[in-house]
Amino acid sequence: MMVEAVETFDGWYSLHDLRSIDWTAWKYAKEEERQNAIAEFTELLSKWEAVEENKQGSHAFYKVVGQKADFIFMFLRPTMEELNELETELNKSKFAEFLIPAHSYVSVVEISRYQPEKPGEDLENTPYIQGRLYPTLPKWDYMSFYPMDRRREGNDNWYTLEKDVRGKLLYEHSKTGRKYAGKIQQVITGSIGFDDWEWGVTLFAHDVIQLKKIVYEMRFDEVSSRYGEFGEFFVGTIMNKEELANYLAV
Ligand code: VOV
Repeated sequence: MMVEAVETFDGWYSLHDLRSIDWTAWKYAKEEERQNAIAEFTELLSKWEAVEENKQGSHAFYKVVGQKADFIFMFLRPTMEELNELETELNKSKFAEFLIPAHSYVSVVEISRYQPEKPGEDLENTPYIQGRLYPTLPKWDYMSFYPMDRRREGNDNWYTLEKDVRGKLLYEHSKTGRKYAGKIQQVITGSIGFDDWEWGVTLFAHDVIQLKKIVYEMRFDEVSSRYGEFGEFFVGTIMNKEELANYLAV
């Protein structure tokens, strides 16, 4: 049996970078050293903001709740090289001397194309698809990130399903998703060949409870109940540049 893959539109490359703060080292550092670290890091944030304003990428910066990490950054850039440069620049900064790597995830913004293109249509270049492939990440109050796979076990094997069946299941999924319009913004990134799971799911919300509601409701969609496998979840609250010094005050 030959099963057809699906064509994907691929946008900006993505790095989720999670760090914990070495509070002991931070407390023992001299006040001047701490101030220098904050000033230099604030400059980095401003640099990333300029990239975002010029539509050359985007980023999200949240405080992680719980012990898995203290910060989560999500960076979007046109190339893998730029992601690598960006993380190296961060690693070389004074502030990074007080940061402990907690987790990272490499992927690329992805839209799968299950609907056949109408004759003469150039879907990839429509403003809607371009906006989703090269998004400015929302600065909403809450963010959740987790990786996932599609199951391949016995009778529950996503990769032996015909393309039209998969398309139908994802269409059902999108109907659940659309109920959350204005409440949840999702960015799906593909990581097959890049990282340990097949997709990264990044969700933004104004109201944190909506993160739980959408993930719970989707658990009952066949595409998740039968074909979804989930990794570790990270949830956070937005970090503003203005609040950084206060957050780091010891
Ligand atoms: C916020 C709501 C929302 C909406 C509207 C939405 C819609 C859609 C559409 C229309 C499509 C298909 C085309 C495309 O864009 O690729 C998808 C695709 C996908 N989704 Fe989705 N999704 C949402 C939200 C949403 C969530 C919360 C999750 C996590 C699932 C869960 O159980 O925790 C998810 C996962 C995915 C994945 C992994 C894919 C790629 C699957 C593949 O095999 O290719 N997604 N999704």
